[in-house]
Amino acid sequence: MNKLAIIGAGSMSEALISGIVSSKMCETTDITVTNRGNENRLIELQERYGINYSFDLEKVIGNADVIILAMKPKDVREATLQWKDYLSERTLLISVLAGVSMDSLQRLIDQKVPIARAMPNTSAMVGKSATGIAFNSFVVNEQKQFVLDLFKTVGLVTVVEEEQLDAITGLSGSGPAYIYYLVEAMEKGGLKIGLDREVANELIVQTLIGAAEMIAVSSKSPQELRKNVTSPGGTTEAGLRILEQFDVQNAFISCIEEATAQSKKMGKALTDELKLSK
Ligand SMILES: NC(=O)C1=CN([C@@H]2O[C@H](COP(=O)(O)OP(=O)(O)OC[C@H]3O[C@@H](n4cnc5c(N)ncnc54)[C@H](OP(=O)(O)O)[C@@H]3O)[C@@H](O)[C@H]2O)C=CC1
Ligand SMILES: O=C(O)[C@@H]1CCC=N1
Repeated sequence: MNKLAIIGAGSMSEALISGIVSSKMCETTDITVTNRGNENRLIELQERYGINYSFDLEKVIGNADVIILAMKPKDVREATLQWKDYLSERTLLISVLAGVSMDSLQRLIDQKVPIARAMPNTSAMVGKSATGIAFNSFVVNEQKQFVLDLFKTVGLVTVVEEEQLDAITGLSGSGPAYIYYLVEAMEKGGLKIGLDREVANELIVQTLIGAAEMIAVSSKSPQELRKNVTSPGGTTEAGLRILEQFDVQNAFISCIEEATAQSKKMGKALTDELKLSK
């Protein structure tokens, strides 16, 4: 049985804990979570999921077969410094940190260990993450399968080359935020045309779920599906004309490019910092 340590107890950490616990792929007694010092949050996770928490890093790291890194990228240097000496070379590291390369992680911990770098999204909380995963060359098949099984507990998984993870971060890692932004706009539009917030929200959510389901099951492209909604001289055509005027499609394309560039930038900043400190 794999003993699992989770370093970081924020929203992504909780989404993964929730998936792992409800799938029963690990015993709750084999899961230990820790953070920088917010004990109330750890107690909350312990009560909610029945897992352990500890601040004894020597024990947490030393006993673990698998360690999930789930702190913010800016905190990874300080975090790894605290426990890298307790790490054994057989321990599998799983990182969900945006922009942090496996090479940087290896430099931070000063050891060649098996690493899986994953980019899930917060829909993991409801078992609907879209997760991209890359492995370094030290990961053996059994460990790969464990990682795939783990992320499958929170949604869809695709294995990619590490180079693609910045793009996956910009597209689907950050993606839920783009959709929430769109929904915020639709809600504001709904209010402006005289609907109650509650009514508008309910209709928008169902419209979103329905459209997503159509894209998933239909053999038609999103463009064809859009054309099916758009009657000549009708309401959709009138509305879409405004989106075209504001160049909304290109705004989304630039948004995804910018988020991807930011992931690369964050990665490069850490790589440069590590090179300088050698
Ligand atoms: N949120 C998202 O949509 C996604 C996030 N990610 C990645 O997941 C990671 C976590 O994000 P998120 O859950 O949103 O972050 P949160 O800010 O919600 O949580 C960060 C956690 O890290 C802990 N932490 C900070 N420093 C240390 C340390 N030195 N040792 C141990 N724990 C520490 C914090 O503890 P404390 O509270 O005690 O300070 C906190 O529990 C990030 O790297 C992000 O790139 C990936 C995909 C999507
Ligand atoms: O905004 C971020 O940096 C993280 C990574 C992907 C989603 N949230």
